Amino acid sequence: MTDSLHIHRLQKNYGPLRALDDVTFSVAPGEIFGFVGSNGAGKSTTMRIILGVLAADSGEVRLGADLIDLERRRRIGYMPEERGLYPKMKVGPQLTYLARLHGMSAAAAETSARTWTERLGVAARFDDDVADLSLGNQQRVQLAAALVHDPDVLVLDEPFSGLDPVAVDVMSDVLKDKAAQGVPILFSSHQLDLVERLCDRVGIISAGSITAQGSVDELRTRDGQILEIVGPHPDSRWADGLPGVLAADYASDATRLRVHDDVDDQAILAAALAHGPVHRFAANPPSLTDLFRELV
Ligand SMILES: Nc1ncnc2c1ncn2[C@@H]1O[C@H](COP(=O)(O)OP(=O)(O)OP(=O)(O)O)[C@@H](O)[C@H]1O
Repeated sequence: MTDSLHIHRLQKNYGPLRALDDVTFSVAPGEIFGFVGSNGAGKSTTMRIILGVLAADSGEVRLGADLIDLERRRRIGYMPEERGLYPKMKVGPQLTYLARLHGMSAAAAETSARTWTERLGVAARFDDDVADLSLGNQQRVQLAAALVHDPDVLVLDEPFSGLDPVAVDVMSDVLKDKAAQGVPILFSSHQLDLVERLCDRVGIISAGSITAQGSVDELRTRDGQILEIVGPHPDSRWADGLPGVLAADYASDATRLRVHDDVDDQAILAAALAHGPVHRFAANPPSLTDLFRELV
């Protein structure tokens, strides 16, 4: 069991550009936190500050009650955006070396390198140079490098990018296992379906500010629900002005209404029926992708 990772009021400017503006969130032990945002929103900058690769202008990173220091940072498994393997070094010896840098004994480091190459499906490449592997397999080795020293915290910058579906499944299982062991996990991704499936909580960052955070369900239901109705002709704009309707999108395949959580759905159904037969009437919370589009 490790401590919570706390990111508190981070501020970072690159010259005139405000890259991070008051970024605050926490990742509890055993929690998988998905960090999502457009290109250039500030995800990598935040992660680099957590790892100490970059200094914040102000704000703090804590593990439990303690400010994070070099010793605690050695216990983090980090996958940087700019992948950092030695291309001319063999896979197995490189992972063993990295584990040793984090303080493992020679025997434990080698055992761990073998375990993780096996788990991530690159054991057959143990004695090949990294440069001779396909990009996807290099990515798997990069993930092994983040995991090989049995870290207490995981900070992974787009760990799923470039992985084939089998590797995505393996990696998802690895993250769930690490979370079950009490490791707090922060990862960034543009694959929102994956984030929605895997994460306990999500933080959405836009232009350096966190615009929403919470469980996927909290985020999806925070601005009411979506009702999807198939039947009445869209041109009739039959739902305009009905009580509880916040917005209406009359598409050719269906009408989608954003409604208050406590809306009288039977009154909406009655209004639809007054304009003709209704073939489908369903309540769908917006997907994370819908939400992301709205917030970013
Ligand atoms: N070393 C730097 N010098 C100047 N500007 C930088 C530097 N690094 C990042 N930036 C800028 O800071 C902002 C945040 O970048 P960052 O890499 O943190 O975003 P990101 O959310 O990780 O994006 P992506 O999804 O594209 O990886 C961007 O506008 C970027 O151009």
